[in-house]
Amino acid sequence: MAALRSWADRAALDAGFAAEVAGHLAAGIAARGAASLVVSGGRTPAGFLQALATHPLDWSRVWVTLADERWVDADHDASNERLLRASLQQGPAAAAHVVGLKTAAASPQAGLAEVAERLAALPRPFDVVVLGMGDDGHTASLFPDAPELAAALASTAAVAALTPGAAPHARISLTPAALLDTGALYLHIVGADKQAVLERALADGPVEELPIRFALRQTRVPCSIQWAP
Ligand SMILES: O=C1O[C@H](COP(=O)(O)O)[C@@H](O)[C@H](O)[C@H]1O
Repeated sequence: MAALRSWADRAALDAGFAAEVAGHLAAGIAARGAASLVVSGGRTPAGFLQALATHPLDWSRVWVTLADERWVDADHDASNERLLRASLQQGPAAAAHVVGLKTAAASPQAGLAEVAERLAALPRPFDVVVLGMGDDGHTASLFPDAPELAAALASTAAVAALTPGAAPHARISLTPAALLDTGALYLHIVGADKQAVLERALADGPVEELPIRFALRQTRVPCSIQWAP
């Protein structure tokens, strides 16, 4: 169950999508006094997060975490938390509570219990989950070539540890069980290459081949795809 919204360009997507997400967060604050947002890392979301930070919310009531993390420290160039803090925690949005997924544990596997505990602090269901997608069809850190993929897809736990074959860094990822526990679900992608991957993902084939299919095929929460060239 997925609907596609095509924007004229990336700047229009970042601004329009941020306004829509800010609306969900404002509604969450109004309804239960707090709101929760799960965002993705990688190259795609920086402009969207910067646009979101300009919205005049009561950011002290907003909890933000990541769909996944590379097992690197929060000041590492590859850290998704680093991107999140640099892009979103600006101006009034500096008051947002960022819940990182990297711990001092030696591996994602060893960090699972602590991360699950951290995530328990966020209002659930989440108000908004924003997924990204890689050119191999992975989303969050659910990589097609990770040996732990099938178990992570089927898990009832909130987080899983994965070791992608080709992509760098061991990973920790929210599972579909957690990612779908949300009032609003988005897939944020840009460019012709990702459009082509999306078309493949919307066609028949196993979820394990293109893991983003778990989000496109489920019927628990509508998935809105935000795309720009
Ligand atoms: O490794 C990751 O990749 C995906 C896609 O990233 P992008 O650079 O192609 O936008 C991202 O959604 C995920 O959070 C990240 O850890």
